[in-house]
Amino acid sequence: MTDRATFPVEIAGVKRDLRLFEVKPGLKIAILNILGDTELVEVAADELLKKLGDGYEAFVTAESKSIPLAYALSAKSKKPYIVLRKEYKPYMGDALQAETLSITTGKPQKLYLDEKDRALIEGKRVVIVDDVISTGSTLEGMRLLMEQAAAEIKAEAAIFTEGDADQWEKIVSLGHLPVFVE
Ligand SMILES: O=P(O)(O)OC[C@H]1O[C@H](OP(=O)(O)OP(=O)(O)O)[C@H](O)[C@@H]1O
Ligand SMILES: Nc1ncnc2[nH]cnc12
Repeated sequence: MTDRATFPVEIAGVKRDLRLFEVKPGLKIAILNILGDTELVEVAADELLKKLGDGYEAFVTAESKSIPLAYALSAKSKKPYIVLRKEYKPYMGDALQAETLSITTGKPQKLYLDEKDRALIEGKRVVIVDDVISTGSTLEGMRLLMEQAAAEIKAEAAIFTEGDADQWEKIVSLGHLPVFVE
């Protein structure tokens, strides 16, 4: 594997060295990829559930890297989770949509709320969850869809926030990642 600079993180004693990748000229971020990392997902879900307390009925996330986290939160809390999809498929029926522009992708992406999930969250209190909240664009897309779906956002959570820490004071998280500017 290519030798890269890393940034160390720790969640409840589980340590990882996140590899730095350039996402724009002169801007590197420490990539958290929880896909396949069961140990980290499990401790992150345990720690987030402790911080979230109670008073909500479902989790909502955007595909794809945060799906294992939403699953673990759901399995441990026995509350359902909903995945906002990035590509529309006919089986999603009368879906709602919003646009996002995440720091890692660098081009607009859509988020779709499947018609079956609209019915599940209408009038319900939900927790929006992501692996990392950076520019907040994905978060904003999820907020817009919750508004359109008439769901009440009880809390917003992420394993890590990133970038401007002051912006993310209200996010329930387990730490903060810096960005690396050259
Ligand atoms: O705050 P933002 O700047 O919007 O960035 C945060 C989003 O970026 C990443 O997703 P990504 O776009 O990499 O999609 P993926 O999980 O499908 O790879 C991450 O999983 C968040 O959803
Ligand atoms: N540091 C990061 N790791 C993974 N996905 C991200 N999306 C935004 N920042 C990210």
